[in-house]
Amino acid sequence: MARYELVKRSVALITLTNPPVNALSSAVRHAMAKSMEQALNDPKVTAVVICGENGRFCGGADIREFAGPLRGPPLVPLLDAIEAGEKPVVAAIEGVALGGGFELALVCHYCIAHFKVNHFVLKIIKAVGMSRAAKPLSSRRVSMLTTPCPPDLDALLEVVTMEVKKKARGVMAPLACIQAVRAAATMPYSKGIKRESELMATLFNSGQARALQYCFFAQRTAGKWTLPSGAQWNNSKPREIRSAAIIGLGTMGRGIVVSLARVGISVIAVESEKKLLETGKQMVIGMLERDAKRRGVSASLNLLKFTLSLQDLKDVDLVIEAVFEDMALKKRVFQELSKVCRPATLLCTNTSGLDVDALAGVTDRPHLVVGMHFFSPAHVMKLLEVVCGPRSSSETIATAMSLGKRMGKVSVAVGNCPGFVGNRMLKPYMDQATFLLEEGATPEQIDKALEDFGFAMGVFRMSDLAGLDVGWRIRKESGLTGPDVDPKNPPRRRHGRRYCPIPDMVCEQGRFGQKTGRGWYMYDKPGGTNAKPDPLIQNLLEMYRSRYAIQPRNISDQEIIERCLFALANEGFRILEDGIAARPEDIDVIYLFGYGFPRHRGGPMFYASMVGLERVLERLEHYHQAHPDVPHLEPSPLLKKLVACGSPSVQTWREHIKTMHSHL
Ligand SMILES: CCCCCCCC(=O)CC(=O)SCCNC(=O)CCNC(=O)[C@H](O)C(C)(C)COP(=O)(O)OP(=O)(O)OC[C@H]1O[C@@H](n2cnc3c(N)ncnc32)[C@H](O)[C@@H]1OP(=O)(O)O
Ligand SMILES: NC(=O)C1=CN([C@@H]2O[C@H](COP(=O)(O)OP(=O)(O)OC[C@H]3O[C@@H](n4cnc5c(N)ncnc54)[C@H](O)[C@@H]3O)[C@@H](O)[C@H]2O)C=CC1
Repeated sequence: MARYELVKRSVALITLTNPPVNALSSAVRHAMAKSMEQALNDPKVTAVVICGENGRFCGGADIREFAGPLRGPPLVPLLDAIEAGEKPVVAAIEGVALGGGFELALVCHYCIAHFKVNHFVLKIIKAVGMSRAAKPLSSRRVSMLTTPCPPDLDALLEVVTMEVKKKARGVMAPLACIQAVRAAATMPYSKGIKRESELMATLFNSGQARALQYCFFAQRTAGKWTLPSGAQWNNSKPREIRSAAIIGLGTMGRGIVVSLARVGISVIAVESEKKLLETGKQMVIGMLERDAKRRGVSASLNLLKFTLSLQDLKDVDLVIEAVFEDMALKKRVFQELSKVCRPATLLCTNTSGLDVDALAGVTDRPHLVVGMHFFSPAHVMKLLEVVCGPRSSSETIATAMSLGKRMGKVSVAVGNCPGFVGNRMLKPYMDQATFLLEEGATPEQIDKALEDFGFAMGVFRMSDLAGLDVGWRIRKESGLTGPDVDPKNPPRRRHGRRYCPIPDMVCEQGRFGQKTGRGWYMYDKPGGTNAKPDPLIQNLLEMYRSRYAIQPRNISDQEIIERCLFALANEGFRILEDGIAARPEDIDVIYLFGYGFPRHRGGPMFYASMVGLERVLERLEHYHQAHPDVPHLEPSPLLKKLVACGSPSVQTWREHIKTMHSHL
């Protein structure tokens, strides 16, 4: 917990020993307090060095302990004792010093950063001794330092506050940080610290803190995938990937090439036509060069090869297909790859929702086929859904997960069903938004409610960014709109359930979103990003409502949030029931990293648990009664089961799902 050694009979060396990050657990604080007391009371000790082990100074408070009551000695009195002590204390910092670990370093009289400790203790002490001779210890105490207070402090903090409110909408912690800075600049040390403690206590007891702590562990849990076969992250060995190929250099393919090349994997990129290949090549090179410049490294252009021929792929370790979302085309590509690539090559698809197993079925190696579903822009977005087909081997899954990690992605293993996890849940969410339009809301009202909730973008602004034509094409192919629609369908119903044709009407006018300068909003020019409400959309909605004799009503923000987000979570419960996601944490991680769900709300499943499952159930029942032709609003059996079991905490839902069927 904390090792105490006397070096050269005069220096106390205190090493924090709490793997993996030397967090300040109650046991560590206890051992630290004892060690400091011993060092300060031992007349032989002339100086103290505090360090961490295994290349890390300290990762701060032990977050695992936050769930329970505070045990062990509090941190602040320990820090005060170090700071006020009569012997010089040196923080020898290797690796991270975060949160409470950073505070620990601050109260030490000297800090040495980026320093390998062991044999250097005496050198440190010598250096400290010299400066001690020049400067008495009192000048090294952080409480004695004065904080410079700029004359325009109020104006400065006002600007920062505005920026923070815009960027971190609804998040409490950054605003509390600004208040703590103000206190530090305007109050004496003791009062400033007191103010900081008050702010800390408010934050610590907030739902936002619980959500953020949950997100931290959920993200780390996602890497620990497990299959019903018993295969899991720690017993399945990934293959090493040295070379890869990408088929299709469109929006997604380009980003995937960049993600691979920048971690040192050689990539062959394939296009179908010379002109497209050349355009794709120039785009990739530009992206890689900009990325390398930003990171201060040289662009790994020598790893790239561009070709029109699949024959060039015979030796690669792994292929990722990113051609159009067209099953027949993808099957042709997979059949061809099966012939061309060596038998051990992994074949992956970036499909956003098609049946991965159907693709595996046309190859000579279904066990080596897996979905690698990136998010746009693929070189920026952190999420990767690894879609496990029923025949994907554990080695294949382990390889895709490990490759994702190597590319800096947060990878989540999910099962194979239309839309997988993320896009499957998006449908009921977006359906609710368009139903609300029919009933009287506007795109800007719905977006504002969602953005006030904390989403980076409301559903309509996000759709304009992604492009409205993609969904339109899928709806046409599924016979939901266009000439293939059965004329016997009533206008606002498909397959016996409610259907909103407004998105199709918007697309029929050539309004595909930002890229055409018009969508749910209007933009200054094609490609513009500044969304303005468009009177034409307002007219369209009014005409639509009068055509179908819909009396528009005032819709509250609360209804918007409940209908959109409870429908989203309800589909999450069905996904858990179906075994498409192994645990609620995985769903939340997908929504946090792939869909801009606000982190301080924890993700859709955690949010539902915070609202209270009984309340979610009651509201879904209410809305389903009002809209019986919307099956997504019917509460899922798992939600009902959890409520019947007394609404257990989200971390224990897995126990209640165990009996259900798993596709993972
Ligand atoms: C009313 C008053 C109440 C008392 C309040 C006290 C207030 C304070 O004292 C203020 C605080 O310190 S709050 C905590 C501040 N510290 C942090 O937020 C650091 C969080 N950790 C990191 O950033 C990275 O893990 C880090 C950069 C450290 C390492 O990143 P890596 O990518 O190398 O490794 P990870 O995979 O992230 O982590 C490895 C394993 O370590 C676990 N872990 C990390 N930080 C932890 C921490 N602070 N506490 C407990 N466990 C922690 C992490 O979960 C992972 O575990 P496994 O998945 O089991 O391997
Ligand atoms: N755009 C998005 O936001 C996302 C798309 N996806 C999926 O990624 C895949 C690709 O989507 P996008 O990049 O958006 O499409 P895109 O239309 O921008 O690019 C597809 C590219 O594939 C090329 N291509 C078509 N047939 C080919 C062949 N036989 N050989 C070589 N190249 C061929 C096309 O010329 C085109 O450049 C689709 O399955 C899509 O569902 C997945 C996640 C997000």
